[in-house]
Amino acid sequence: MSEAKKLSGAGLRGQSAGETALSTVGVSGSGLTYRGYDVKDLGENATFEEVAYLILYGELPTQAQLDAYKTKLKGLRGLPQALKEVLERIPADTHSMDVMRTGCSMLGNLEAEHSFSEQSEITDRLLAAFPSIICYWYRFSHDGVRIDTETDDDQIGAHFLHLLHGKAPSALHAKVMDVSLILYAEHEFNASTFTARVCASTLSDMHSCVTGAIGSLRGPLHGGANEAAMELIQDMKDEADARDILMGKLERKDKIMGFGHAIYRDSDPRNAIIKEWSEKLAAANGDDRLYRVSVACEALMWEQKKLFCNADFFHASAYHYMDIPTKLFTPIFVCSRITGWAAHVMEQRSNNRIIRPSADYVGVAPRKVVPIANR
Ligand SMILES: CC(=O)SCCNC(=O)CCNC(=O)[C@H](O)C(C)(C)COP(=O)(O)OP(=O)(O)OC[C@H]1O[C@@H](n2cnc3c(N)ncnc32)[C@H](O)[C@@H]1OP(=O)(O)O
Ligand SMILES: O=C([O-])CC(=O)C(=O)O
Repeated sequence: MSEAKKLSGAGLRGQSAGETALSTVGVSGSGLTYRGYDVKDLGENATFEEVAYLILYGELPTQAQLDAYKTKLKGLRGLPQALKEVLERIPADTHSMDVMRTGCSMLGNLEAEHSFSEQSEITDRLLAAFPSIICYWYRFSHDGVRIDTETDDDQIGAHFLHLLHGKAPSALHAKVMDVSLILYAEHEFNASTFTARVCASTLSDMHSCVTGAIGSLRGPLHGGANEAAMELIQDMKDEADARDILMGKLERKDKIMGFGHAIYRDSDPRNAIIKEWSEKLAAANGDDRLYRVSVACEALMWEQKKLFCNADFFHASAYHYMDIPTKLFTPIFVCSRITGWAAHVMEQRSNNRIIRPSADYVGVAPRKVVPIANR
């Protein structure tokens, strides 16, 4: 891979804000490693549950450890009645990341972390419960159905699709969801993870750290970009239309969601992987329009701006091909990234100093308060 992008300027770009043993971004292998393993290798040779175990517990599991972990997570899919009642009160037109934020926070009220010795239990619970939270709300608010969140699906990705569609997914859809969850699991000091670490550095609880991280992921410059990318491509008729729409946006200097990255310079290694799966889904669907217009966007953005697709862009078409409503795209990111966030919270706690940078003051010079009658 090419040398790292020149990192400097605003946004703390290029400044080290701490140490991590969890992942590298833009440094080695295809460009992204989790605990030393290349994400490409993991995407081809592991499942999301193995990757979650790796990120949270430090090593890939043995078969016996994996079986036990999956059984444990399966047993944590049910939601307390009080949480279901809260979810039932959230309107259908609410932003789905607000539902995730409330769901996480409410679970923190019902199943609080009383001591850091509970951090792994709390994390496994969140990992198992997030698909249930978002699908319970979605199915109740949109279809008027109170779903049973305890499916027998072996894997989290298949479980999510099962809850959403009311039936077990095809093998292809289960596989793509699994790979997608692997790709989104961990990414060093990105904005949402840094949010979680700042919160953790005050010795706050896990639910507060994760709730804050969900808020940061919600924005379109971060996780919200997969939904924004879908909105961009959904009405593009063909490749020529895609080019016209994008050229217009570039002329107006609009940001094109799903392109560019704060760290990677000429490619995001997750893109090639999800792009390949999107192509397979398009073929299986018998309608490749979204895939083709996405490829046209990718070519034009490189040609015009030397900007490349990040992890989010081809996720839009891939998720759409699996009949996932656009408003659930970013919550899926949460269902995966809980692993990275929680591991970073644990890492911060294990070697903590409160994160408190300084600011360069650019305001007015020192002055005296004028009595209110004279202002
Ligand atoms: C999973 C993830 O969170 S991946 C990121 C998801 N976010 C998006 O897809 C949103 C669109 N992309 C962006 O807004 C940006 O590329 C970010 C936020 C990801 C990174 O921001 P930065 O590190 O500031 O970008 P970078 O330094 O590479 O920008 C260089 C130039 O390219 C422009 N640029 C970067 N990305 C884009 C884009 N997607 N569309 C148009 N122009 C862009 C910038 O405006 C900047 O131009 P300028 O020098 O005239 O101001
Ligand atoms: O690293 C970043 O800035 C954003 C990103 O790709 C991620 O969090 O997956």
